[in-house]
Amino acid sequence: MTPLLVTAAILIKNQKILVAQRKHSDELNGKWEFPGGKVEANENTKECLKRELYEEFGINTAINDYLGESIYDYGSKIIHLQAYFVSHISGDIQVRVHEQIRWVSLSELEGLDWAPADVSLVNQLRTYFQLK
Ligand SMILES: Nc1nc2c([nH]c(=O)n2[C@H]2C[C@H](O)[C@@H](COP(=O)(O)OP(=O)(O)OP(=O)(O)O)O2)c(=O)[nH]1
Repeated sequence: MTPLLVTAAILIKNQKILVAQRKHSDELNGKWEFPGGKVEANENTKECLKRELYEEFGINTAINDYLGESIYDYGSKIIHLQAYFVSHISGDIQVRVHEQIRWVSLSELEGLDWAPADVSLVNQLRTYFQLK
């Protein structure tokens, strides 16, 4: 099975990180994720992330440094997540596709019911900020 390339945004404001809860009725129903989505054929990962953040929240962003990746086999699909730090440039956030969003501190990340592929990214983020 070819892994699906998916982008994930680490958007930090006032020392809080934007996290989003999925509402799709698949196996990830209700799980928390970093916003983003599948890379389409005509775009690179940074273009994908900008597009997804506009579609999901109506915001314009700048895609900055790469955090890291996570490859996870859900059985029905293999997800290859690539995460980038993102800055919010303009536009008020409108929650268009998620159940809800939250702004959480680094220490609150661990308490969320994450999509399994994201657990490694959460650990990488904590390591990046030397919480571990
Ligand atoms: N955007 C995003 N997707 C994630 C994360 N973690 C994770 O397992 N995924 C999975 C969920 C989806 O299967 C896929 C992203 O797909 P998508 O968000 O573009 O589209 P979708 O909801 O229609 O997904 P799907 O039902 O077609 O699988 O990656 C994450 O942190 N962010």
